[in-house]
Amino acid sequence: MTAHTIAETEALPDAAPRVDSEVGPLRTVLLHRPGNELKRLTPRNNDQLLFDGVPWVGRAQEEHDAFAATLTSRGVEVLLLADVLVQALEDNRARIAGIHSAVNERRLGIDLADALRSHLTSLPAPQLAQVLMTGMTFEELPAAEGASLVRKMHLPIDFAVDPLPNLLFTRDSSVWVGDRVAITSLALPARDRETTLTDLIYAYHPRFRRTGRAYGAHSAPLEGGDVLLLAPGVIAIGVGERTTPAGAESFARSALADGLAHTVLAVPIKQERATMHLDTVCTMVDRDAVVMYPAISDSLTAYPMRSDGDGGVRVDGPVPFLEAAAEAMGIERLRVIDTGLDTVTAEREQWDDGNNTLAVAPGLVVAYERNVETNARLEDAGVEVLRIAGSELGSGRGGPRCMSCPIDRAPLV
Ligand SMILES: NC(=O)NCCC[C@H](N)C(=O)O
Repeated sequence: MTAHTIAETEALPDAAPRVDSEVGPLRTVLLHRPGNELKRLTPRNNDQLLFDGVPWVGRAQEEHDAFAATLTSRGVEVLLLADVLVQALEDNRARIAGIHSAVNERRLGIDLADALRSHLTSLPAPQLAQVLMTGMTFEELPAAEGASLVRKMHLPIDFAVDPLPNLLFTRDSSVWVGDRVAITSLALPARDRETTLTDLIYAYHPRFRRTGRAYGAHSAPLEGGDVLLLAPGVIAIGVGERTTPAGAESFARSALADGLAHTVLAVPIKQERATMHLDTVCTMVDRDAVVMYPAISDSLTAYPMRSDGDGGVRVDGPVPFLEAAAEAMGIERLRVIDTGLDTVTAEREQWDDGNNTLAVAPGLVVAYERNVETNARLEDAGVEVLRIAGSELGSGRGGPRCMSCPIDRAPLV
């Protein structure tokens, strides 16, 4: 399903998009409909490619189409990454950047790298975009004259260009703060090349030409799933398996210097797969409310960072997260929706992304239907839940928030 045609997306409005909160009415979001890159997953490579199984691709696409339709039905404009990538690749500078990122001379050797480069250069934008997302095996490389040791010694199904199955999780490879976009720095090799695509999209797609950058070319690991915009000017950053202390500090330094935030809270989370990002344990569901994994709600801490008034950053704490967040947000209390679940149910639903909700507006969230207990408690607390199926989508370990990068939200009033 293509949510918008090329002509439609190119003719989109001029008003600068911006995102100042987690819950302001969602106007535009970037999703990635899972494609052929998921067909590259096998039991041999799924761990390395960060999936917990081998998804049924057709069903994953149906589930994703339903997710997109749920958002569209609420008036949200859905941009699909494959569409905007093709449009960006109409610019020759984007093509050069994309090809450069895909051709790995260390793996291919000089001759094969040259051959691949010239093959990719000859491809029209849609086919080039396919290779950039889906990768390429040695048997798919264009036929070549003469012998190549590299070609002969690799298995036909080895990857000459790695696939990017985690493109599905658009949350992680870019994040908007105010009217700027930050290209993140993904921690693990399986996801490293994703940001070369978001980088070229925001640099060369006509729609984003006037968008300024936050964070810049920093290399310390920072992933979008760790970044929560608690309120205008208040950012929480999870520090754990993916985002490092250096990534959080570097992001805070640039957000404070650029006036994008007055307070950045670095929040330690366990370095485990189940809690790979802050948004796997905590997401905002209303202006003043979060849904949070009960096992951590009393113990979560934060290191508040603020400008020291002299061009530097002052770091305080650690202090209890909920108190630090409320103080920075200027509210009396940050409500935690009490899911009241027993330990085992809570652990199961956390694993299945029960806490990973996407707010469409204050008090209105998209959530996986399978997390029956968490969703019921959210509704008891007055949060409307739009349920989506995710049995196949969830095999990559990400929920509605992970699968969405908000580009424009209306301000909170
Ligand atoms: N924000 C998120 O929690 N994103 C989910 C990313 C899942 C992906 N398979 C990963 O391991 O990076």
